[in-house]
Amino acid sequence: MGPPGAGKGTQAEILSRRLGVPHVSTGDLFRDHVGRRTPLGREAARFLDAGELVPDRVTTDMVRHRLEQPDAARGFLLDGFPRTVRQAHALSAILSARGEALDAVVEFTAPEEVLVRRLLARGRPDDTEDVIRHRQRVHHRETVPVLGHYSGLVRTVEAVGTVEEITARTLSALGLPEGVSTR
Ligand SMILES: Nc1ncnc2c1ncn2[C@@H]1O[C@H](COP(=O)(O)OP(=O)(O)O)[C@@H](O)[C@H]1O
Repeated sequence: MGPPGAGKGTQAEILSRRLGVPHVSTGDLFRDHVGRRTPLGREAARFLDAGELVPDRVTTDMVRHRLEQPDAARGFLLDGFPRTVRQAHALSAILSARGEALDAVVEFTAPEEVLVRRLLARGRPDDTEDVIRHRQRVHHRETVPVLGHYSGLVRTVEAVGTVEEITARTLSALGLPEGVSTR
């Protein structure tokens, strides 16, 4: 978890390779649907462009379907989900139906000016300054309360510095040795 620009996706890619589980990013899934002009993509596009969250039911159904894929049978790394308390409750229901529970939640933190600078440099269509600022506000309003849902599981990692430094901090926060690969 973490605000836009904290580097969730970058770290999730590295960790999913190290852990040998798929990286499930709701942002990437939505962008794929938008790019393929699927019915879901056409519905989600205006939310992405505005930096608004796609409605919970649409998002949760998409995640539920993704986690039913065979590659997610042994585990997965969720990036950008849950982003609301309602999504967190839906995820609990999905996991308990599978007889599973989350192992850990990583919260990436960084000063807002660092986040804004990174997103402006990233240059995605939804990375314009006003949409970036709006997404930060959406994060504080909708997603920060989700952390309370996972209070015992949350490891907070300062997402400032090089990618490698942040990865090392994250592995340490998760109690995983450096360079671990469980493929
Ligand atoms: N869990 C979610 N619930 C609703 N909308 C989402 C969710 N995850 C991603 N999105 C949509 O996709 C956009 C991009 O998400 P993401 O790639 O995680 O970017 P960032 O973390 O930089 O905001 C969000 O602004 C939102 O419109």
